Amino acid sequence: MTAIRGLGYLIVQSQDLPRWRELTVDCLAMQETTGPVADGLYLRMDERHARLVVLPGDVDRVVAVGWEVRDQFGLAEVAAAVEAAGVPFKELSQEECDERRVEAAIRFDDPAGTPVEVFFGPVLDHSPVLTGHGQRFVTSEQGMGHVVLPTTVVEETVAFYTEVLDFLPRGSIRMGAALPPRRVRFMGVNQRHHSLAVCPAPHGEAPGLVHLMMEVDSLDAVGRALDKVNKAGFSLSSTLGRHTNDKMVSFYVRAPGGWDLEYGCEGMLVDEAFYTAEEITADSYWGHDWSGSEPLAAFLPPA
Ligand SMILES: Cc1ccc(O)c(O)c1CC[C@@H]1C(=O)CC[C@]2(C)C(=O)CC[C@@H]12
Ligand SMILES: [Fe+2]
Repeated sequence: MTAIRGLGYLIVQSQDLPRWRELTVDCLAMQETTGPVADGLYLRMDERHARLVVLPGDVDRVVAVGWEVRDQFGLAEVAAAVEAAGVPFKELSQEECDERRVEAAIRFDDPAGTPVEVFFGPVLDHSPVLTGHGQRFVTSEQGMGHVVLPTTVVEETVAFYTEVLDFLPRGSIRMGAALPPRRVRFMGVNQRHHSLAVCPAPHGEAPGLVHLMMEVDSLDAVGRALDKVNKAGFSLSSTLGRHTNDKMVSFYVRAPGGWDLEYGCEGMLVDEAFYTAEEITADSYWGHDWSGSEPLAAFLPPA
């Protein structure tokens, strides 16, 4: 098994913190907490200090995709593999680790240029988790959720995650009818069907994200979030639907910065003893109408 156990945190920056707060706290019912950057938005889902952090910045982009390993030995293992692959990495300073509330972490760029961090030892917050719809976020052994990353170099990016970081292939879907086929490739590190997917994108522009998926434990919480997102005037990128691969019922809403938050429930658990990687030929059994989606920033040509 891979040393990486799950998606730990995501740090992004944005020009529009008030709108981010409205989306994540008021609509998606995440818990706001405080952190080292006074006007940063720190969002709690469980006993971690903050799973999603939105920092003020002049461009909207990803700051760090944080992957969690078991312990210091897991971190050393990943650092050695990254180094052996010829990818330069840095150890985070004590101050940076304190900001993230982790014991230790390293940082490097993946082949797509996405800033990646690998860490261990999250410092827990044992105060009650107060979510806005009384829902529980499905995290723990399955990690925070999943991210979909755009890349102009699909083969290199997939090879890096599967061969250097030991992510497990968890199937694919073809995009359009192009030959040779262009595929979105899903990868997992735990029982969550995918913690990562990489999506071919033409330009490699900021924000460097396609979407972040977070899972809750009830369909009613998904429905309530959907009502609030619509009422608050956020752009729905995709209607509610059920995916064919991870069986999740979800919708996608556009966040400030031109990428999406996927909000769902009922994701399946993969049993590695029996799983084989499959190519799906439809993204959903029903729903997931993308026709109203505004263009993803990651797919647009440079300004
Ligand atoms: C197919 C699929 C299964 C499970 C997921 O969690 C998931 O996000 C997806 C991807 C959905 C969708 C796609 O397949 C084609 C390319 C799309 C439209 C994008 O550009 C973003 C989402 C992608
Ligand atoms: Fe997704």
